[in-house]
Amino acid sequence: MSKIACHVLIVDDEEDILTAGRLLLKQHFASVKTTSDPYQIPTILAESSIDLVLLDMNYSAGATSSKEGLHWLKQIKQLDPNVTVILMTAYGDIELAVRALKEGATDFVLKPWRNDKLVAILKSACQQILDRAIVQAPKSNVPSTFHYGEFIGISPAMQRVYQTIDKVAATDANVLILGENGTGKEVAARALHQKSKRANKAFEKVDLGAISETLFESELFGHAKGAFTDAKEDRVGRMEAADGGTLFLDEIGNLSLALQAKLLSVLQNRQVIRLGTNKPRPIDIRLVCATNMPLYDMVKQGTFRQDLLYRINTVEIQLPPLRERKEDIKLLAEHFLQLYSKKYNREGLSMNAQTLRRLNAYYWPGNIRELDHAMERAIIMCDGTELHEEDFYFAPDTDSKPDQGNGEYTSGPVLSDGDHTLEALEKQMVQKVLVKHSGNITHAAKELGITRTALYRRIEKHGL
Ligand SMILES: Nc1ncnc2c1ncn2[C@@H]1O[C@H](COP(=O)(O)OP(=O)(O)OP(=O)(O)O)[C@@H](O)[C@H]1O
Repeated sequence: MSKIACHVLIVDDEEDILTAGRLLLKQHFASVKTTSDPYQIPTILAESSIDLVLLDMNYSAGATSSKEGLHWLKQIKQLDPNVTVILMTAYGDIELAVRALKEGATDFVLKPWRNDKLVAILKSACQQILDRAIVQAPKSNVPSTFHYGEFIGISPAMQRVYQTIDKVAATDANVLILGENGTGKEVAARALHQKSKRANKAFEKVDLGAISETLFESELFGHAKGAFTDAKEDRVGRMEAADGGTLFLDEIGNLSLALQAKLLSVLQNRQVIRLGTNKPRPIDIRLVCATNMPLYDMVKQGTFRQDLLYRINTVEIQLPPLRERKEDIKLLAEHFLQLYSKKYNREGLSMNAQTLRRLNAYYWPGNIRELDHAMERAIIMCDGTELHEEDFYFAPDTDSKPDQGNGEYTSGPVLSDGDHTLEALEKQMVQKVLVKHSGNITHAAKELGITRTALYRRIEKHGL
């Protein structure tokens, strides 16, 4: 029997259904893949050329609302509108199946299915795909990029982040975003705001790492004219400015204990008093905080207040480091390649497989921000039409270390063997911290425990 040139993916959390479906359909179609985990859908679509997805409507055991099926239908259509989706639904779900048809599904089959009926439905859908392919340009490969707001990434870890943002955006719950530098904490905070009912009100970002102790109160709570020497006029604080919208407190882990107490008191009372006044003003804000510091350890060490932590962490979002979601590196690199080749009039540039392998092997201590800068630099430095390894700057001693040949990478930056003079160690340490903070002098100086001027002196001394 000749097979139809159609590649099918079956998604269902029941292994029996997957096995039965695979055995039946592989007799009729070019290839049949299966997965019991719908979170794998984006990865499979990106890696294989799938034409048709046979998608179950219900996932968690006993669930019958079919909401998940609709969710994944939308995701598939967003990832690649050309992929045909056929839903599997239980008897009685017909109304929902009709809704799914409106949302872009091509057809549905009732479970338990009749083999001849299932094959007939899929064959008819595949024939439509093939007819379409003849009249249209050949079907492009599945899209190489997946956008969720400003985010790019298809890894299961990022899918979970998108799901959490979708779930909590509509609520007023306080959200704490954790993750290394450059992992996209601010992007996540903005996505939360944009998807919330506060989207048309202010999004106020305050970088707590950059505010001095003395300016904290006036910056956050505002002041009245004459409240202190430099207070030439009344000033609205950032909390009031965020009224009705979202207040994003970045680098909350950098706040001193004294300031933590002041912040906690305002959050508890939901009102601010401008410096130099005694009139409380109510504030209606949605609070989003972020940090790359280990807040839970800091609570144990007594450097972060537990009561403040519990006030800000109603929902937590952990952004994974780039090295733990290697499937996103290629997508992000291609995105930045497109962006910067346009910016520098170098359209047509490409990246060879070896360069991509090198990007995959690197530790990316500065995460996406570092990849962004690395791509921009490589595009500027590149002579020909292809980006090569030599066009990139990879900080020394920050490669991931292959683990006993299994291709996984385990350790982070290490100091090299060889020169162990204090001078050499200082140079390596300054270099390492600069890379970690993607060249941000303020942050690097803070981590090294020196002033910005002292850091500039060392950069010059070591020729960095
Ligand atoms: N998933 C992503 N897709 C595309 N761009 C991203 C993604 N995540 C982050 N970026 C980009 O990387 C850069 C760093 O992101 P962002 O400022 O949100 O990180 P961060 O975790 O807040 O960093 P820091 O801790 O240093 O403040 C930004 O230019 C942002 O647009």
